[in-house]
Amino acid sequence: MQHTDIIKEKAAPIVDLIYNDGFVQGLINGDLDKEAVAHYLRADSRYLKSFLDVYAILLAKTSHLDEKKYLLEQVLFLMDGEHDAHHNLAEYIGIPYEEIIADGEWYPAADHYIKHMLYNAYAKPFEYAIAASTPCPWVYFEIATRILKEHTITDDHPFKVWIDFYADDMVRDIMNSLDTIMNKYCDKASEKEQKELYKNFLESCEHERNFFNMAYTQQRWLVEL
Ligand SMILES: Cc1ncc(CO)c(N)n1
Repeated sequence: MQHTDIIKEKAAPIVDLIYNDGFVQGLINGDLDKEAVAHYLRADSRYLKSFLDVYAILLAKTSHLDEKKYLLEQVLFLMDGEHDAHHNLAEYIGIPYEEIIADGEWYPAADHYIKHMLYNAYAKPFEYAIAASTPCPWVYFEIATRILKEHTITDDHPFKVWIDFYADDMVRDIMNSLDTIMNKYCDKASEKEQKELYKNFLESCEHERNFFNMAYTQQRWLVEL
């Protein structure tokens, strides 16, 4: 069994929790609170910009040209800010996207997730931030494909575009590239390092859950300046 298969098996219960939490259930039912969706967009537009920064840091940390090529492709993809998915949510709210995301900050759960990735990118070997960033496409692909498996999402469903975006083969390709990199490093890692890489992946899966719940509860810092 590949390391990424083992890790994903361990992470499956977390994905199950995410799927059954309020935000994803609201996506499925098409009845998410518009303020929760706006909160998600304010946080996620900033998260994607930081995710791009993580990949930009990693670009200089690897000497392998195939890894540089993958990271460069992802930086360009992330510059588009997952446009179609985000604008689908803005359409549901009925306010222009740029207006929704103009204000906002790294709300607590987003802050923790972003700093988990940035810390590993700055302070740890290349593969540590790869392990922390692999759940990003994987969790969304798992959630979106499971929604399509378990529900009929009709053309008039308010979140069809969002669901289709993350269920797309393009996301599967991103994951396959990340898995190849992850497995390469896990194969040559010591047992101690392997455990740390697994931990980074699993922590990011929990950060994904906390991120959705942060949006659903409109989590903010107690003191805002
Ligand atoms: C927090 C988060 N995780 C994953 C994705 C998918 O790219 C996203 N847009 N936002």
